[in-house]
Amino acid sequence: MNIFLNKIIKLKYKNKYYYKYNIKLFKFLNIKENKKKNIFLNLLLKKYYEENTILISEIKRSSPLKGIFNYNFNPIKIFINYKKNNIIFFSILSEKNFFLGSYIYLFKLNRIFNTFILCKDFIVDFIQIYKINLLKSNCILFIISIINKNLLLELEYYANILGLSIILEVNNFEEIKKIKYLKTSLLGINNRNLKNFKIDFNNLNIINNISDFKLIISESGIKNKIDLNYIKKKNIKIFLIGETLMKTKELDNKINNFLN
Ligand SMILES: O=P(O)(O)OC[C@@H](O)[C@@H](O)c1c[nH]c2ccccc12
Repeated sequence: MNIFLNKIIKLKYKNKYYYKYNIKLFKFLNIKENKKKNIFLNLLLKKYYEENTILISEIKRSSPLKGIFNYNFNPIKIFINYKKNNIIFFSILSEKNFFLGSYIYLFKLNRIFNTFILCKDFIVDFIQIYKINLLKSNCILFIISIINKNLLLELEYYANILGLSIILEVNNFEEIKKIKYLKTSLLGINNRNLKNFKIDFNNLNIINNISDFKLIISESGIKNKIDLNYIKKKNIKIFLIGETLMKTKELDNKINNFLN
């Protein structure tokens, strides 16, 4: 395992005070079932049948491998620019130690707009889900490689009660086996191997091993239309793109080019 993943997992699990007390905490916080269930997934499903290409555009300040993408980072501005280009689905990298993200962006954005945001953190604890829900994000992501089977079932259960949509992120066949018992139908295939950071679009071939219905998102490393078309040949229409959109000087053209 590479140093980055090792470090981040250690840190996350170290901060995982509450897990043992989840059930008590749950009662204590008096959490009610959320009536507006799964709005991120529901809209994504609707768009899936209407559109040829769907972008989930990421707001990402930095990455452990590439460093800072944007020194004048202004998440609200980026968000507005995405929105101007008819983007409906957003992802915000909130992890603070390695990606220099923050939950504050979420808070700010959700206060101003009522929108569809995936809050991307390295989730290993219910308390993170609870917090994301309070900040009114409507989607979370579970990185399957860092969560064990039992914990996954538990976290899925809590997220469902809160009405949050979930993306299960996998990178290889072993991880596909691990999600067999989960009911979540959104599956993100990360083209980037988080252990060695290599991008491989042929990773998507692991979807041939999935028997039940899953809505598939191709994540990471997508730079241009050639990449997008290559992935589309595998019958995929939903793309999660960060770095390329963060770095471009011509956002309108770039998005237009991806969508048309
Ligand atoms: O910036 P990119 O290569 O377009 O990738 C976006 C997104 O897929 C990536 O940020 C991501 C996907 N899954 C993750 C898990 C943790 C951290 C980051 C990620």
